[in-house]
Amino acid sequence: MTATETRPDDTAATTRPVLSFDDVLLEFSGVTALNGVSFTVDPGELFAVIGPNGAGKTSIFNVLSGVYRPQRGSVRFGDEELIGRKPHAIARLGIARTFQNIELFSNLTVLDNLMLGRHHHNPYGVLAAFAWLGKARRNELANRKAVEEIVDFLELAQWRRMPVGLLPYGVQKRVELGRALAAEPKLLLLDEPVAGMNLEETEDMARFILDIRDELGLPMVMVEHDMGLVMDLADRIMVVDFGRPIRTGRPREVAADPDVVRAYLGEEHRIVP
Ligand SMILES: Nc1ncnc2c1ncn2[C@@H]1O[C@H](COP(=O)(O)OP(=O)(O)OP(=O)(O)O)[C@@H](O)[C@H]1O
Repeated sequence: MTATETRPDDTAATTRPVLSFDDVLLEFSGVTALNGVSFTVDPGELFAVIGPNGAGKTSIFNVLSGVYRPQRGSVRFGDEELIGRKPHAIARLGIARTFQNIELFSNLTVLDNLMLGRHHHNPYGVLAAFAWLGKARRNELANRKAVEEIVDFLELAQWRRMPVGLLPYGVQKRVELGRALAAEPKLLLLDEPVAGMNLEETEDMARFILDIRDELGLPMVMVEHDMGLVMDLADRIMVVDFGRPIRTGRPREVAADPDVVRAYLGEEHRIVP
C-alpha cells in the first residue's frame, strides 16, 4: 500500500487482498508505460483506475491478463504469481475481462456466446459435449443452466435466441459482460464498460455492475473514462499519470486532491463526486 492510500474502513485493513499489484515496471524500448505501480483489491471491492490518455491504464490490464510481461514487480492473485503466466493460464485461475471494443461472435446467438464463455467448464472436450455422452451431457446441462441464470441476472431474456450482431450496442456490451460472468471468475476486469453508450445504456450498465458487486460479491477492477460513473460506483480509485500512481483512495478523497485535479483535468476543472 502506498503512503497516499487510504482504506474504506478499518476492517478492510485486516482483509487479505484478492489481488496485489506491487511495484510494477513496464517498458517498451524507451517508453515507460508503468513505473512503480502498486495497488491492492480487497474481496468484494470495486476498484477503478483512471487517468489521462496514455497514462498506463490499458497496460495495467494487459499485465494483469498476461498480455504484457513487466520487467520488474509482482502481481499476486491469491497465492499465485501472475507474472510469467500466459493469458489462458490466468483466465483458468479465475480472472475474466471485458474489452473496450466488443469481442463477441456477431452471427451467434446471445445464448451461444454465453456458452462459449463457459468453455473452461467443459473438461470433456467439444466432441464429447456434442455427442451428449454420459458426463459430457450432464456437463452440457449444467452449463446451459448457468447460462440461463446469467440471462436472467442481466435481463437478456428477450434477446436470448437472437444473433448478437443485430442487437443494440448497449445490449451487446451487456452480453459481453455476461460472457465474462459465464466463466464464473473470481476477479472481473472491466475495460471501459460504458464507452460509446448513451445515457440510458450507461445507467443500465451501472446498475448491473453494482448488482455484480452487491449480489455476487465479485471483486472488480474497472478502467473507465466516464468520471461520473467512476465517482458513483467505485469503492476506491487509483489515479495514474505518465505510468505512475499519483493518488489512491475513496472517490471523495481522490476528487479533492489538488494533484489529481491538476494532472487529470487541468486546474480549471473540479471533479464532483
Ligand atoms: N505495445 C506497446 N508498445 C509500445 N508502447 C506501448 C505499448 N503499449 C502501451 N504503450 C505505451 O505505454 C504508455 C501507456 O499506454 P496505455 O495504452 O497503457 O495508456 P492508457 O492510459 O490505457 O491510454 P488510453 O486512455 O488512451 O487508452 C503509452 O505511452 C503507450 O504509447
